[in-house]
Amino acid sequence: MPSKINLHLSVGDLRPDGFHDLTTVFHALSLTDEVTVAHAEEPGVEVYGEGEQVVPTGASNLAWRAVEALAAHVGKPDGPANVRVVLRKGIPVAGGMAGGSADAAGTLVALAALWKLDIGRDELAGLAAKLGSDVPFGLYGGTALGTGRGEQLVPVLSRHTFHWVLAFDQRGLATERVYAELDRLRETGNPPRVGSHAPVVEALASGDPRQLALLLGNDLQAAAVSLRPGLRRTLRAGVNAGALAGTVSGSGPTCAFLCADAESALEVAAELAGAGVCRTVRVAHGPVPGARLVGDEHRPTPPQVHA
Ligand SMILES: C[C@@](CO)(OP(=O)(O)O)[C@H](O)COP(=O)(O)OP(=O)(O)OC[C@H]1O[C@@H](n2ccc(N)nc2=O)[C@H](O)[C@@H]1O
Ligand SMILES: Nc1ncnc2c1ncn2[C@@H]1O[C@H](COP(=O)(O)OP(=O)(O)O)[C@@H](O)[C@H]1O
Repeated sequence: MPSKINLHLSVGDLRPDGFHDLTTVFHALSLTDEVTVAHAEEPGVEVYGEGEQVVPTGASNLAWRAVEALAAHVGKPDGPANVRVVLRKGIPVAGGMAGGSADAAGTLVALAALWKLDIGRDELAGLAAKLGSDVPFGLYGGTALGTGRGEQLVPVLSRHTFHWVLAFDQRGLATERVYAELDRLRETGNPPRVGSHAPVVEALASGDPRQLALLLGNDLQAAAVSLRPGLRRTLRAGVNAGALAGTVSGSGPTCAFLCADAESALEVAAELAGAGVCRTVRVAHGPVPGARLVGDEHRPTPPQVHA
């Protein structure tokens, strides 16, 4: 399953249900998690890779919540009792790149195949939205305009492959805390607000990374930087290393740098890795498709999904 960044994230008012109305442009990246689901005697979740020490393996794991949600939806109350989920994570945990959401989306797709369900992506998207605001996008991938709390999606035409460098921070940031920090900053001052999403959509259609670079914007950036002041240095370092522009990804603290092409992305990544401003550097491209089965024709069981 793919990760995501937000090319544009406009945060509106806090709603009575505790969520904020958003207008966002999601963009799926080639940095992925892999999910394997199988029938097993001992049910549960195993986690390997990025952040394996901090990801819960119990009932609060988003992939496990997806198993329970799909079982309840299709009237298989004992369904979870013999399912095992293995997550191989490449997406930073609590990094603002929707790794948990990707795992949930991948689990829905893989489990639908394991259980041979006749269920379309749109029906899965209804379940996905209950698991988290970002989970429906994990199913569709590509580039999409998200509204509501981020779960209402319309595809956006994107003509080009864009090349990115990602800077992972030492520790994650809890999404809820970053939204709360934005509310606090707005009560006491006037943090910057991004404008309309329309120019971003035009830049995506043109396919010109230089045009897109001028338009990247995220209302949560001020809040993430307020909680993690070192991100200012990281953002500066990426641009100094030759990126066209940098932005905090979603609620952070991962920073995403748009580069002119694949070669430039490798150069920026190498220089940024040497600058000592972050834990790990990765290159990725987008847009890529959403959660999909891989290799199932070669590997009859268990179904495997790239998130
Ligand atoms: C900020 C964004 C931007 O795409 O992504 P991340 O940076 O987390 O990846 C999303 O809005 C995160 O979506 P997701 O991580 O699925 O959040 P959820 O589980 O639905 O909600 C977690 C918490 O975030 C806050 N929240 C989330 C979505 C939203 N539209 N308004 C909010 O205020 C709420 O406090 C909520 O309790
Ligand atoms: N499968 C999962 N992968 C990662 N985190 C998970 C998962 N399931 C539950 N979580 C919890 O969700 C939190 C946020 O997850 P994640 O999706 O990685 O970040 P973000 O919301 O910043 O995009 C983590 O700190 C972790 O406690």
